Amino acid sequence: MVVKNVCCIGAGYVGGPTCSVIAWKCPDIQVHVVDKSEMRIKQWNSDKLPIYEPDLEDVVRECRGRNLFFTNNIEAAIKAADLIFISVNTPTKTYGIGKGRAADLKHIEMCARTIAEVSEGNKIVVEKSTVPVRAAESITHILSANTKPGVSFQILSNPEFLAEGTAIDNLLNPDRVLIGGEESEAGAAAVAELTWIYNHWVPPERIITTSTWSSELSKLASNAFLAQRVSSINAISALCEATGADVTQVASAVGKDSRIGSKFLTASVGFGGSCFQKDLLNLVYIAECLNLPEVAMYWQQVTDMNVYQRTRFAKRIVECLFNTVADKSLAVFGFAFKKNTGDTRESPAKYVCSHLLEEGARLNIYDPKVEKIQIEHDLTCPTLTNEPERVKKLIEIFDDPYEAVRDAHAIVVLTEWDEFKKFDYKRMHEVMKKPAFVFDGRKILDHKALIKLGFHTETIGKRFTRNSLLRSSGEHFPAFAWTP
Ligand SMILES: NC(=O)C1=CN([C@@H]2O[C@H](COP(=O)(O)OP(=O)(O)OC[C@H]3O[C@@H](n4cnc5c(N)ncnc54)[C@H](O)[C@@H]3O)[C@@H](O)[C@H]2O)C=CC1
Ligand SMILES: O=C(O)[C@H]1O[C@H](OP(=O)(O)OP(=O)(O)OC[C@H]2O[C@@H](n3ccc(=O)[nH]c3=O)[C@H](O)[C@@H]2O)[C@H](O)[C@@H](O)[C@@H]1O
Repeated sequence: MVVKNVCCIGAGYVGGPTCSVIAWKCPDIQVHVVDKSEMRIKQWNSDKLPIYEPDLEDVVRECRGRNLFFTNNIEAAIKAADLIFISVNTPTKTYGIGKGRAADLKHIEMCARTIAEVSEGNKIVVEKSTVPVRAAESITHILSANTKPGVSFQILSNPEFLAEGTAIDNLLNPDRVLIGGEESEAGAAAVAELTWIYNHWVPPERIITTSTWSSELSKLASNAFLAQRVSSINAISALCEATGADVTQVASAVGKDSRIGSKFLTASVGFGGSCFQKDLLNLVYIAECLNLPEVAMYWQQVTDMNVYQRTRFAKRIVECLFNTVADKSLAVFGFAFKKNTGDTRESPAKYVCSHLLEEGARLNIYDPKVEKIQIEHDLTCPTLTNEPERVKKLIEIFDDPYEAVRDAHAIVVLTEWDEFKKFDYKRMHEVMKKPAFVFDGRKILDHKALIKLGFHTETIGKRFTRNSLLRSSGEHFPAFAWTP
């Protein structure tokens, strides 16, 4: 079989960009991206795509209607496809056994059932969603129990490693493409088909094949390792603040060791995004189920440290603002979980804002890409507050950062958008209440310049002598007489 028709179930952050790139690089393949959400498909077919991702628009514009189609006609697309990617969401379960930790596979199961029901010929089914180890086995069971006579399926694992904000670049130049398949002749043939698709643009040495279970676990392990690096440097940032060391200098010195490497060592207000926490919790749950409590506890600590970091930052804001933010206006710069995306899933900004709102602060929020309605929805959502009406009165969303800072006591930077570095902070200082504070949760601003302008400046993993006078903790750290 040579793949001519690809269907992707799930037109989200993964399915949309991934299949757009496949369509772009493989003009000989027809690609149908399907979703149960009519709204999402409508947006993919419009000028305003449902997700913001640099360069995505150009790729979609070039391929849409040529060999790239977005449709709600799920059954027809499955029927016509030789190869089907499952790219649906696999969130943390919010009910039943494993609530709050296990991955919810109900969407995956629904896809498997639909595929079995409508397929009239042999197909390759590819798990692109991030799933627990041995999920492919469950998919195989569902498919084989519901398959029409004469139809057969091969299941592959092909996890996605793209990061939001750099998705197109990651897809075009991946560090690796991982394909896991059944160790049999039919399995190898299916792996070869998927490899052929990637061969259109990915060098062969970057395409790795493994067993299905290794592939599934490698995805969870990769995200766990990445998150662990962020939590490790964030743990060090707390030590830096208490001792007077500078986390940027420490990270740079540590990262120079080629065995450690310099990437993913930027201390921050905490990691966010839809996947790190979800995948860590999933790993913890799997380890617990396999009676490996020490392994579970080890990875649990990575997410606990993340919660500690964002809470610590929020508490520090209150502490510096003379222990009260009630009725004070604070300008919040950034709400997305990282720059170059409009995604707010698990954004640390949500949690820091929620803490400040709990303390009675008024928040003037500015983010260049997140929609107003999304910010309001996130901050009033029942998992964050049981007082949505009170919260609504305390938040205001701004299109203009200079208006957001008017009469504010502080600027709180929660996303590392490049444009924040270029703002005219002198102009901002003039219209703010005094003393004016900056809390840089992303370490992106020119702190020396801010201090010169008169801002009391606080950041992650570093303290400035002048401002530290305002703070009680760690003030007289006895370097040579430390007792635990
Ligand atoms: N967001 C990211 O950057 C990355 C996500 N992943 C993984 O990829 C998977 C998808 O993630 P996202 O794209 O972010 O999710 P998403 O929530 O943006 O998109 C999932 C889409 O699947 C659709 N869907 C769910 N069930 C369906 C069904 N039965 N039939 C048709 N459509 C259905 C939903 O309507 C939604 O539009 C997850 O497992 C995630 O862990 C992996 C790498 C990167
Ligand atoms: O499975 C997934 O969903 C994806 O998760 C992450 O991608 P993503 O969450 O989009 O973004 P990252 O760049 O990894 O950043 C995650 C969070 O960590 C934070 N971070 C990252 C790096 C760093 O040094 N410090 C730091 O605080 C970011 O600000 C962000 O909040 C991984 O990088 C991808 O490889 C993976 O495919």
